[in-house]
Amino acid sequence: MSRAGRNADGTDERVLVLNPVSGDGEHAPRVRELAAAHGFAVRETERPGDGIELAREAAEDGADLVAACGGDGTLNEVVRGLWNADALPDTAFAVVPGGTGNNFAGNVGIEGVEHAFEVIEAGRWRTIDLGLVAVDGGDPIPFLNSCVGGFTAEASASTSSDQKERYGVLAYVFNTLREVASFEGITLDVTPIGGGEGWRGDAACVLIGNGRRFPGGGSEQANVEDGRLDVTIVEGDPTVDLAGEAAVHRLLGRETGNITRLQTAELDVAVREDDPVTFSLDGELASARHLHVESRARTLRLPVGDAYEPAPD
Ligand SMILES: Nc1ncnc2c1ncn2[C@@H]1O[C@H](COP(=O)(O)OP(=O)(O)OP(=O)(O)O)[C@@H](O)[C@H]1O
Repeated sequence: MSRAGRNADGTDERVLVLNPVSGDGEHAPRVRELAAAHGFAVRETERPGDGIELAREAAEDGADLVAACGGDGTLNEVVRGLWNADALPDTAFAVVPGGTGNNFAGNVGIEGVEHAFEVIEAGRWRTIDLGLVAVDGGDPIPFLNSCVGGFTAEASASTSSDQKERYGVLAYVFNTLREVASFEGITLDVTPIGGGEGWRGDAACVLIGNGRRFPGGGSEQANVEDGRLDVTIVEGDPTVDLAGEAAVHRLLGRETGNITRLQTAELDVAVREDDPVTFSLDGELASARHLHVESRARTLRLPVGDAYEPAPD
């Protein structure tokens, strides 16, 4: 990088896309300072969707490194922009945590704002898998952490930030299961592509993790360099009392018979219901009747902290 942080034609080599209102918003002044000190041009989002366009423009203008500062929603938008510009893996990505839960930042060993810039300058560089999901036959959309389906939008809206912080995406599951008196589940067909047994039945939810693994399987950080997704199907058994978090922990724990786990590079999820089901991609909601999900191996190049394990237990 030249000292001025610019390419020869005057465009920026390092761009940071900042969501100034994510989390409690208090990160923004410090991030602006650190970004300037580390040679980043800062582009601030003003509304949902801006992160996609700002990242796409930065990559198309020749940036080598596009960092995202915000929560998982902002990270997701920036990666979407890089994907839309067809810039991956050549344009590198970096994470500066500025959200409530910062799940993905934790998964790649980034502990805070200062640490994020230290890691950008002196961390290990890895190239990790990217999740892609095509909703109802549309274009593939990237996700970093997870694609989770089966709960209702109302449940998500009532999820507190404290719960999000403690449980990440599982908070949505807790809330849904706590609020429903009798849970009937959604009828799903889950079909791994390229081998392996499929699953059909009534599910409470299906959790598809790229960077994130769900409880019961060792570390919460998944192996994000193996080209495979971790799929957890939680059966919607109406005889099981799902009220309360302890019940959900039991349900997601290793001892239960209500869980099916599989690993696959690619799968189809079809909803056998009249109405579409709500899905969350890295925490942002969409509704769908059909999902095609895949892991695009070794697609996102980023600096990681010491706590990041390429192959966790
Ligand atoms: N300036 C803005 N004003 C309002 N919304 C914004 C703005 N910039 C981005 N957004 C939207 O805010 C959404 C949520 O942000 P994000 O997930 O990054 O933070 P968060 O919800 O506070 O954190 P976490 O996901 O860790 O709980 C993003 O999906 C994005 O579309």
